[in-house]
Amino acid sequence: MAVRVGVLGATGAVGQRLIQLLDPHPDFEIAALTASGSSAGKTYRQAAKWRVDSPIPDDIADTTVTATDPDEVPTDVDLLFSSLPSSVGAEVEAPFCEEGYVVSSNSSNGRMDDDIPLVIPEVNADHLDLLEVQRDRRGWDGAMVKNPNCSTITFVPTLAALTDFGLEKVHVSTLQAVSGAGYDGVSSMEIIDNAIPYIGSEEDKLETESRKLLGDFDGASLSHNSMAVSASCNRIPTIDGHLENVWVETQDDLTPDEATAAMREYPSLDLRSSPDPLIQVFDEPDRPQPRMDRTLGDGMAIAAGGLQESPFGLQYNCLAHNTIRGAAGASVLNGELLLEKGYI
Ligand SMILES: NC(=O)C1=CN([C@@H]2O[C@H](COP(=O)(O)OP(=O)(O)OC[C@H]3O[C@@H](n4cnc5c(N)ncnc54)[C@H](OP(=O)(O)O)[C@@H]3O)[C@@H](O)[C@H]2O)C=CC1
Ligand SMILES: N[C@@H](CC(=O)OP(=O)(O)O)C(=O)O
Repeated sequence: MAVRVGVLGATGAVGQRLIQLLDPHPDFEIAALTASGSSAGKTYRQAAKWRVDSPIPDDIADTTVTATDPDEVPTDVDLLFSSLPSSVGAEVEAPFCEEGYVVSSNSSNGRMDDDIPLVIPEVNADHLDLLEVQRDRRGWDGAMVKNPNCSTITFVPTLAALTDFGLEKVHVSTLQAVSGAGYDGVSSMEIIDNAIPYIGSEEDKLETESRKLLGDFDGASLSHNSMAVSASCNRIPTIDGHLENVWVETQDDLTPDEATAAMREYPSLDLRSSPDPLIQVFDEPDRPQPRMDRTLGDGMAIAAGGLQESPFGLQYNCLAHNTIRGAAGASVLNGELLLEKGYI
């Protein structure tokens, strides 16, 4: 029987992607949609400015949106996908967990808390068991798992494939699509014919979240990876798909051929939304490209290419769909992992 789920922030850009992914999902059945007070009481069709590339599912269009409040969500809903602005998430996600809901959240609040698992299932599924520590410490019947920032998700799987060589220093420079800032995030006058070398708080997220994701969980606490990470983040006028240039210095010698093999052989998981292969490495020197490669693996694959030696270690490019693998798809995948591991 399908698990009854809700979407918090269902009318937003990521909320719409969540609905697009969850509506046909055989393991989940959408049973609650929440948004702000100004949307509460309206049908979803009235409340949401639908902008994703498939029609609003009929049953969803006629569903009444409620306020984002535990009292408004049916108690037989077991799992909530949250795509709220982080300031709102910081206020309302914990009360849902106190009331017994399990929350798979895409919002950045709490990602670095030491009892909140930050998970990319193919990279660190074992960190999910931090939920036992979380429940002991917070006294929650529910639980909270987070997925990382979209740019973090793009390069961390490629690093995970290289950990056996001893990661020491990582430099990453991003070219991020405008959808990452939300529909009204960057004006057309700002971004057309332009590139903006600043995205608020983004560099810090890549530098800290990557070390948490590649850290070790010993069953009681999590230690962060000791590699040094330096990030530079840029907004460019693509719609979807974050492209990143990466330089990696390792303890052991690492040739481009060895790195290519390690990425190609890096295992995926047997979860419904996990692509196989997880990392697709191109031989063509001009790939990956956002427009051509962002939908690989239904938007869930990581594309890599341009592997070469450099004075700063191994150099390569990688790419992922920022609102699917980097946001909504990442939360859904964490939901599938929660289900597989028996947390719901
Ligand atoms: N856009 C992207 O590609 C990515 C976004 N994210 C993160 O995901 C989250 C959502 O982003 P995005 O979908 O772009 O944001 P949007 O602004 O498009 O959507 C925000 C959603 O939250 C609801 N909301 C806003 N204020 C409140 C409130 N006070 N109480 C309850 N609900 C509220 C909105 O409802 P209403 O319609 O009623 O206002 C809407 O449903 C953010 O944390 C963002 O940083 C992460 C990765 C990528
Ligand atoms: N800041 C990201 C999107 C985002 O909202 O990230 P986060 O989930 O860390 O808030 C971008 O602009 O592409």
